[in-house]
Amino acid sequence: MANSTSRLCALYGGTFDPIHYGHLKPVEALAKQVALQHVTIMPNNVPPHRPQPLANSQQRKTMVELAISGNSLFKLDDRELQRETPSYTVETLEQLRAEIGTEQPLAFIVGQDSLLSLQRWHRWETLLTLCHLLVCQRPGYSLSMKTPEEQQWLDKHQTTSVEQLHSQPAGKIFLAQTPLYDISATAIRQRLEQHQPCDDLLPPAVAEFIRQHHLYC
Ligand SMILES: Nc1ncnc2c1ncn2[C@@H]1O[C@H](COP(=O)(O)OP(=O)(O)OP(=O)(O)O)[C@@H](O)[C@H]1O
Ligand SMILES: O=C(O)c1ccc[n+]([C@@H]2O[C@H](COP(=O)([O-])O)[C@@H](O)[C@H]2O)c1
Repeated sequence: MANSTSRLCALYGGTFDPIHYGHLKPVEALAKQVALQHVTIMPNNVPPHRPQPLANSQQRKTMVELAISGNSLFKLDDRELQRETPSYTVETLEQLRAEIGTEQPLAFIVGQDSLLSLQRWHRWETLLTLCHLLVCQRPGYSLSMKTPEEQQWLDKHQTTSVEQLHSQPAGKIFLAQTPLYDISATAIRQRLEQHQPCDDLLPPAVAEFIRQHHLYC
């Protein structure tokens, strides 16, 4: 296991429209498995592969702040919210690398659904030169890639060694054993539109913010 001097930095990008327990709980378990001291949540401004979020950037940022308040595992990075262009992860990671150098171990956290579509991301081949991928399980999504070529790519990069994640700067994919949370922001937005309660799906302060600002209804 990595020890307390570990240097692995972990970023967790998303649209977070709104942030929910399906984002937070698996990542808390992942952090224990991989010995992450912090996870930096990074809301995007212009999600590359989906319609523009319903809540604006400031509202989504505030919901993240409310969700992680008092939880020392999580931090927030709003760099993507400063850009008006699509929030391509490869560009964000290149910007970060220019700041932290090439040697610092760096990971990007995704859910299993994101891993399955990763090869459609902008300049996806470059991603693993910049970071590791830490993957949380998500109910309803296959643990195998869609094509033999994609599976080969996964097999080539997959590691089960936490030590490797902490000692190498980038290049590995770690499939974590995380608890399954059958929650999506889409389902939450739909429930709120139908005036159904969602209080069991997201932190109370976020639920209260959504109520106060009449979001998603
Ligand atoms: N329930 C979940 N379990 C594991 N990972 C999740 C879960 N929900 C979201 N993620 C991951 O969190 C990251 C950000 O996801 P995102 O903000 O798009 O949430 P979402 O619930 O999938 O949203 P939407 O329903 O609007 O598409 C992605 O990498 C996604 O795979
Ligand atoms: O770079 C890309 O092409 C790309 C395509 C899809 C998603 N992403 C990033 O992946 C993260 C999760 O995205 P999403 O749409 O599931 O919220 C978020 O940080 C996005 O900016 C990045």
